[in-house]
Amino acid sequence: MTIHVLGFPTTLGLPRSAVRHGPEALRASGLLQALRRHDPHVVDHGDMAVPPGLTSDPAPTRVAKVVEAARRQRDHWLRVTRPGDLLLTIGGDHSTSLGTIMALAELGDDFDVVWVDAHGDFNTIETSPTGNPHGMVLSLAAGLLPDALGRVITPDRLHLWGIRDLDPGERRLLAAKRVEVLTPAEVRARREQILAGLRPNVFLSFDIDSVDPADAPGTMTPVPGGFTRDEAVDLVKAIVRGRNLIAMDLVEYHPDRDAGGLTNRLACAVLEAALGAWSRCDREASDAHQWPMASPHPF
Ligand SMILES: NC(=[NH2+])NCCC[C@H](N)C(=O)O
Ligand SMILES: [Mn+2]
Repeated sequence: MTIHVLGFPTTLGLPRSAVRHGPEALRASGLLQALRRHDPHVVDHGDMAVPPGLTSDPAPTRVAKVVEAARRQRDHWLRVTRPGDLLLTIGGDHSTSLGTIMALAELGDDFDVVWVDAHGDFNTIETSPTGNPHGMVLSLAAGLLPDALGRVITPDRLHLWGIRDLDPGERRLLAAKRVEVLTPAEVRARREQILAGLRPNVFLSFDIDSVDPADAPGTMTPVPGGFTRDEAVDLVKAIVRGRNLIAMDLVEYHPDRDAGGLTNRLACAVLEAALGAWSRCDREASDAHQWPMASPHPF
C-alpha cells in the first residue's frame, strides 16, 4: 500500500497560468513531510511536464490537448499502481482529474467519483459560456464530447457535492443524465444518507473552490455560499472513513490569489485529513497483495 503523489501543474483547462504553481507552492509549505507523518509509504513522483495552454486555440483544440495530457497521466498511473495503493494528484486546474478517472476505468475498478466542487464541470463545447475545458471534465468522462473521448464512466457513478454555480446548458445535461448534484445545504442536511449511497471504492476529487471564498480565496472561480474550512475537512474524513479511497486529487489552487496562505493551509489540511483517515482504515486485505514497487518514472 503505497501512496503515490504526483504533481500535475496543468493550465490546459483555463486561461490563468498561476494554477501551474499549485504543486510547487504546496510542496514548499511541507505537504510531503506532513503526509509522511500520517503514513510513511509516500512516494513522490515529482511533477509531470504539461505543455502550457493557449487560449487562442479554438475550444475543440483546447479539449484535445486536455485529453492528450490526461492519457499521459493515465499511462503513468497504469505503470506504477498496484492493488491497494492510493493515487494522489496535486493540480493544476480541474482537467487534472481526467487522467485518473481514465486510469481507474482501465484498471477495471468498480468505483464512484465524489466531485466536491462549486461547479458541475458538465459543459460541452456547445453549452460552455467560456470554452474553458476545466468546466467540461465530467462531461468528457461521461462521453458527451465523443469527438474528443469515448465514454469512460457512466453518469450513475458521479456524485457532485457542494455545487452552487451551474450554466443553463450543463444544468439540463446533468438532469437528463440523472447525475446526483447537491448544494452545500443539501450535503449538510443529508450527509449520512448520501455517504451510505456511495460504492466502497471512491475517487475523491476536491476542487478548492468548493470551500467558501472567505476560507479559500486562492482560486480562479470563487462562488459564495461554500463549505466552511472545518466542514470541508470533516466531510473529507467522513468520505474516506469506512470506505476504500483509491484516488484523490486537489485542484484549482491559484497561489497568486492566496495572500497570507490561507488556501494553501486549507489544501494541506484537506489532504492530510484524507491520508490520516485512509491510513487508519483496515488495510490487511490489500497488504496481502503487496507487490514490489516500480521506481517512479522521470518525466
Ligand atoms: N473546475 C472549475 N473551477 N470549473 C469552473 C467552470 C466554470 C464555468 N461553468 C465554465 O464552464 O467555464
Ligand atoms: Mn471544478
